[in-house]
Amino acid sequence: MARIIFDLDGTLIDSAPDIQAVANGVLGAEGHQPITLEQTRSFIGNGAPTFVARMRAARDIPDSEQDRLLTAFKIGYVSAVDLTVVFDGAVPALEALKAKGHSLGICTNKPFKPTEAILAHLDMARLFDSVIGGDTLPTHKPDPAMLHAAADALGDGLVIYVGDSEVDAETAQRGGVPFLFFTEGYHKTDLNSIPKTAAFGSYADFVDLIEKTLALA
Ligand SMILES: O=C(O)COP(=O)(O)O
Ligand SMILES: [Mg+2]
Repeated sequence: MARIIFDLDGTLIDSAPDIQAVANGVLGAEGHQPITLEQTRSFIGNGAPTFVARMRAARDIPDSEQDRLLTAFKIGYVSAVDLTVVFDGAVPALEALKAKGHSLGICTNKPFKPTEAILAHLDMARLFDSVIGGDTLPTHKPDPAMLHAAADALGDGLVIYVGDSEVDAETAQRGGVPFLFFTEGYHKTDLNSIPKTAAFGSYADFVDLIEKTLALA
């Protein structure tokens, strides 16, 4: 049986509208113009501190405001659940993999508290035996330490990482594990330039893709 570890934002859930709403709440309270959904998607992937730094850069807000705005952002983030949806077919695929005996984990740069909140809101916490957030360890992706921590908590078996971004591809590569790339998330560069074991654009055939990946490993 395998240990299948998932990124969260842009891989299992489309959370950009909630993250955009939190960001625009923070910006609006300071008298700044909002950011677009497209900007939001492009700022996600390296964790909340980097998201806030990118948000500030887009609105010419100085570095000296980073800590204060990050705190405001994190306060809003914990309850930002209403606009987030799960990608079609993801939950049935996860349930099928669990029923086959695979163990499932989360390795996300999203801070742990909002990760816990969104998994509970979507009734997905029951699917995962290990959840590592962007602030669980002293380092975060692309440092593969997070991936290893998520894997260690799942016991034995081949590790597969599933993600949607360049950061996830680098994490898997540095961690030495196969990488399945979900093409419908928040990647920034050309698909072909992202190192991967295989790519998929829908969860309809995801269980098959896992079986094929395991057969070849
Ligand atoms: O919070 C982020 O920047 C991204 O989160 P992810 O690692 O789940 O894509
Ligand atoms: Mg992601």
